[in-house]
Amino acid sequence: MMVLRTSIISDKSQETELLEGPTPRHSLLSGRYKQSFAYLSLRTRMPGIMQQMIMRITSESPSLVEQFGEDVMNDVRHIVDCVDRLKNELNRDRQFIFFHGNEPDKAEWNAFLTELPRPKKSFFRACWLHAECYLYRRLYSFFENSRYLNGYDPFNHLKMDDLTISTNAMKSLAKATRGLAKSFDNFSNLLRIVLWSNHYEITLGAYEFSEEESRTDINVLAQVADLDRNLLVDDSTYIWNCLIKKRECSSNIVDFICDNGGFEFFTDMLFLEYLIENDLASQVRLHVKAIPWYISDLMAKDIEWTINYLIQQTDAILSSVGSRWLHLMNTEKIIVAPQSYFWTGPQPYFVMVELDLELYKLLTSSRLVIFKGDLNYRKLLGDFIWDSAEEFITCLRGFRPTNIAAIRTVKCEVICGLPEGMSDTLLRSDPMWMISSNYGLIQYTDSLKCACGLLSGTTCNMTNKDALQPLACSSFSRRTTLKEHM
Ligand SMILES: O=P(O)(O)OC[C@H]1O[C@](O)(CO)[C@@H](O)[C@@H]1O
Repeated sequence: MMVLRTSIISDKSQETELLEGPTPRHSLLSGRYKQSFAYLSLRTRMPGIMQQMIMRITSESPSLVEQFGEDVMNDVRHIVDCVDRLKNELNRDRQFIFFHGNEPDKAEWNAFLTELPRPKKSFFRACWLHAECYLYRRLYSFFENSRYLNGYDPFNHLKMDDLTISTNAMKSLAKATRGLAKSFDNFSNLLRIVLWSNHYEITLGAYEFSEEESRTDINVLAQVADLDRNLLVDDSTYIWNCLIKKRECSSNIVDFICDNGGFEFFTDMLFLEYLIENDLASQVRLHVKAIPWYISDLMAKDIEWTINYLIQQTDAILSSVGSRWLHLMNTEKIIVAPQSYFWTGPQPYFVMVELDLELYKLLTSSRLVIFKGDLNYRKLLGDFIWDSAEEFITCLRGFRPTNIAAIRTVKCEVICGLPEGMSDTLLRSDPMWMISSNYGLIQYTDSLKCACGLLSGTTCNMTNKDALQPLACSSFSRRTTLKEHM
């Protein structure tokens, strides 16, 4: 594809060349392509988010003063100033700067920034994943380094609102899913609810309500059934088979790499509870973010808040759901995994083994790791534009701690595993299909290490009556040469 050169963004000293046209195939997403979603997001969406943050903290000042005293206003003023300056840095496409404060992951971030080549070290020229993660990391560092507000989550109210306005949706979902029997159909229905809840993620504007509907009276089940038409890859059968097989020699733990709090987490928990109740997992480990992240991402405190909120509901079903989840947490059937800053780093997952061996080893000890949401998917695929028909396993670039599932609605141009030609057909019928979050993927790949103890490359003849079809414990050894590295 021919890419036209165009002139500069505002700041002369940076000499940032932006390119007309969309992101070319086989390259990293980046704001340097002016017709990309990355560009649009960095140009308009991120500044908007930062402005909202300024407005929020300003409007909360009176209650902060009540809580901490007048002195907190020094923090507020300083943070507002820092966010404003960061907006300017973004607008002028400045180079990333090092972290110098109390950030616990300062060394890792600074090491990463040191290694970034200069031409890929500014907001619009960097890989989008790097630029976006860096922005969110900088934003929280302002709070972390303040005197009074170092535990303040600037997105807290959004996560709470997302749950509180979803009462009707939660009630109808809870009613429809309590005590479901162990069957593939039930499993698959719940999995699709988990998938499409990633579409409803309201705080990021992922789902636009039509004039006739509102969040409070949405018929979630009908909508989910409707959205199923847009499920582009459905590997649910493989995931079911992975969980259903009883193997003496391997663990039945499921690691769940969480995405958003609010309503989305509610649906995730319904599914995870189902796994435990039906002996499809002996334990679930929830991996959450250590710091406020991408607005609505789940943190450990949000889990506690969600469960307490549900318990306190007057509605009997919601309250019993909350109590049940509390019990599952107290009995360690569902636990919060040890905190890792790797999840709020800028790196793709194929470097996890080098950068966070402990975390990688933890994942190898489970039966299945489920990655939820668009950002996790981008990190799995390295924020790289693969051929849309490329195999999922290839795109993981060797990241295979155990069996892996990815469940995500499509919010950016990173994708793989589609049937040949599907992407072009979709583009013709719906030019915005890759950023609409109207389309979904449930993808799965076996680990190299065959969990039933056979050597990889051999065929495992499953005899379990519950398995839907025999699984080949094959070793996928295909390698791709990358034109561009992170
Ligand atoms: O909550 P999710 O599904 O990870 O979505 C957030 C992602 O979607 C995006 O909006 C991409 O379109 C990014 O900002 C981010 O990667």
